[in-house]
Amino acid sequence: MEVRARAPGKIILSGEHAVVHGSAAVAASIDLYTEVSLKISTDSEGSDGLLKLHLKDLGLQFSWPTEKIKEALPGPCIPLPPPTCSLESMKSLASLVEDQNIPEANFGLATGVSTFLWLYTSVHGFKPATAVVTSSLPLGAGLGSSAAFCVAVSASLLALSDLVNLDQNKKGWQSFQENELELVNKWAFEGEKMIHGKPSGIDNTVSTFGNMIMFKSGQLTLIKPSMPLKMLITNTKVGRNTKALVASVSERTMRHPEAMASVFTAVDSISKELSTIVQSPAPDDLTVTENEDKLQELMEMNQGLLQSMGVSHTTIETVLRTTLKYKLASKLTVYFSRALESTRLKSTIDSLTNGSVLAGTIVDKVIAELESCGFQCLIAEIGGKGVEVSFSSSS
Ligand SMILES: Nc1ncnc2c1ncn2[C@@H]1O[C@H](COP(=O)(O)OP(=O)(O)OP(=O)(O)O)[C@@H](O)[C@H]1O
Ligand SMILES: C[C@@](O)(CCO)CC(=O)[O-]
Ligand SMILES: [Mg+2]
Repeated sequence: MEVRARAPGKIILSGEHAVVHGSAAVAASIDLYTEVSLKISTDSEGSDGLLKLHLKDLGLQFSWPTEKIKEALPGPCIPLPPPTCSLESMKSLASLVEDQNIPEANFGLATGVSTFLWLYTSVHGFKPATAVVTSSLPLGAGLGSSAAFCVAVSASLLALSDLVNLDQNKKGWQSFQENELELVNKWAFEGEKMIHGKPSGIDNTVSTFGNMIMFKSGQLTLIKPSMPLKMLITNTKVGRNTKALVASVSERTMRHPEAMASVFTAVDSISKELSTIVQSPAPDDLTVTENEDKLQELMEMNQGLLQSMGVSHTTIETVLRTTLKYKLASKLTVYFSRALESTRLKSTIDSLTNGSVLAGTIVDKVIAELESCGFQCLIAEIGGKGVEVSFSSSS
């Protein structure tokens, strides 16, 4: 039996970084996915005794004799509740990954590969298997690639375990039950901890459950936007590392605990107000405009607070200047530009619209201009489904 699992990336509309410190944040899934296909070798098939990981888009293949992994790790654990990877196991995994000689340009991948090894062995012990990963999400671009990776890996592992109860004969994509989604989410969170250091859990939660959510101290509240939303995302291609940024905010918080507490409280209020506005009925154009103006102001305030946290970047100014030149675009776009500006750099959401307003020439012009600056633009639907799996009987 072979399973495919796909998990979406995310955008954060408000509250990134502050959410790690207990503030509310608002996030939504986007229709860009990471997909993992997993096949575990059975005894009857005979096997080469290897655990293989193929990162297809990156053209990288890794394999480990399962006996070697067994020697390095302290034995299979009982996979409930999901275990946290100890420092000692992290070191052992790092040396297993180091042996694979990951090219220097892909150095950041080492943590992702270690995370795969940890999640795999924690659920399935030392059985030989092959996992193939593909993704349409740019890595390290603020779109939750690490969470989508952890969620898709966890979902594929659990789908082939007896910890969940899925219909393996069903054709096409299927969802998990609510309690099973919670389990996938807990496993993915353990993975995110290995990649992010101290994650809030918002990225894996939105990737698991999909939709738009408000997230605060580990608790999720579903948000139902009163209008369909579509985003233009600009990737400025400036490299960043979420783990380092999260750590830098924590350091600043230790230096200035009271001032930072006020910043986090302000972000909390912004996220709550934003979630109310996004859900409030907008029966006519005037109300839509008023709501958009308020959202824009909230985004500006959020951006100011992100600067106070020390997480902003000059490339985003170029994106803002460009979108501001287009009146319609700037009105609709600025606040969402700021949303991702907050994640600090690369992914900037430039438009929020009910689907049609920005379609056509203005969007085309903005995209052309942004791309002429060397940025990459993607249009994404937001608030779609979370993780899903699909079975196929392998030959
Ligand atoms: N498809 C993938 N295959 C292997 N590793 C991956 C994959 N996607 C993400 N990762 C791991 O996640 C790391 C990127 O995570 P990081 O949290 O820095 O960025 P992000 O998740 O894209 O952005 P953010 O967390 O700000 O939304 C990569 O360096 C790699 O270790
Ligand atoms: C920056 C951050 O708020 C979101 C990363 O996408 C970190 C986290 O919540 O774990
Ligand atoms: Mg991440």
